[in-house]
Amino acid sequence: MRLAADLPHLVEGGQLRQEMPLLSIQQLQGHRQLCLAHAALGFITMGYAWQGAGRQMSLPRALAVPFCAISELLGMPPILVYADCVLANWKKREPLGCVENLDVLFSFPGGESNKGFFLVSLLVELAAASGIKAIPTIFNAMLHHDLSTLQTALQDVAASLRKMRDVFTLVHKVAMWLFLPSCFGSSWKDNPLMPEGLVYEGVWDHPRQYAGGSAAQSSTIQCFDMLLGIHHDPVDEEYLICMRDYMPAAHRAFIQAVASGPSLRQFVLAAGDTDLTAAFNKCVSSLVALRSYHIEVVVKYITIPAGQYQEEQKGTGGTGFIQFLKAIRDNTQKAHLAD
Ligand code: HEM
Repeated sequence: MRLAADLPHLVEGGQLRQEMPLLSIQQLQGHRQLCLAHAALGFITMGYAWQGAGRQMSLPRALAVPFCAISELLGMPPILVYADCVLANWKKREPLGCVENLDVLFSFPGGESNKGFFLVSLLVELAAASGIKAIPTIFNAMLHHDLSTLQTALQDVAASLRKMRDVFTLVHKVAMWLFLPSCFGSSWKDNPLMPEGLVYEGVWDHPRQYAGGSAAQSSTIQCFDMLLGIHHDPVDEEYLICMRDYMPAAHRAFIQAVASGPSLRQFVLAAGDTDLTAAFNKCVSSLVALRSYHIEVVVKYITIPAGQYQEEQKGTGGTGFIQFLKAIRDNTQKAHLAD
């Protein structure tokens, strides 16, 4: 925890390559401590791998052994993921503080910019919570053919999606960066700088490849896609499904459960109820609005500055991302039901 909390300073001073003891994970108790340890080791690993100009092709035992053991327990890969940077990476500045009083536990050099990205994403996640909580209610209401409860729950989902978009606007208060923090998006998958991947010493004999962090690893929007029966072009869908491997295991299982449950779309179509159809369509249009706003943010803070600096326009996950994001938004739009 001390190393992870001091990361920006250690990386800047080139001091993250000194010896560190091999710590046992035996004393970690419960899910929360495991998540915190995954985040701390994820940050240290990124700092270690990308510190200075030289790339490290292998991760020493002291990091690799506990990181892989914890990752296996959590069902997550041994690389820094969105859940580490956002869901596990916050504290209240004061014990009784409100959400505006949040701070991160860990960050990279260039602190304020990645801190802002992590905290705004956290608030967007929080806004999604009421919509996610409505999902079991929706399935129960379908089971009992309770149209009125179903309509109210769909209104909760739409309200939650609207709130996610509203909270997203906070990004303009914190967006002092030009590109996403490089350490967060760095990967050792399909990366010419580390063509073989990274060796996890003391764990596997051969190098492993893992993708870098991206908000596409958020489970929130995929939950809503599955709920509303929204499908994307095969290559895009393959990428989104691949991102599920980088989510907490319980999130992955929840998305899968929503996807394999009874079809909400078919239910609403079969019910032929005008108000219910309108409530369903409101969810779709709120998700379209959220995705459109997300595109605006990406254009403003990544595409335009990247163009100005004549950088290669690639996503944090290595995709031609504006085209990808627009296709996904347009397929969302197509999910509207006829009135
Ligand atoms: C705050 C600034 C943000 C920026 C600059 C940003 C940037 C990007 C980029 C470049 C992609 C393309 C794919 C990739 O690189 O992996 C992407 C995809 C995605 N982002 Fe963000 N993102 C931001 C915030 C968020 C937040 C807060 C969420 C949701 C909680 C989110 C959810 C997603 C999702 C779900 C995708 C996959 C495409 C989709 O399903 O629409 N992003 N983002």
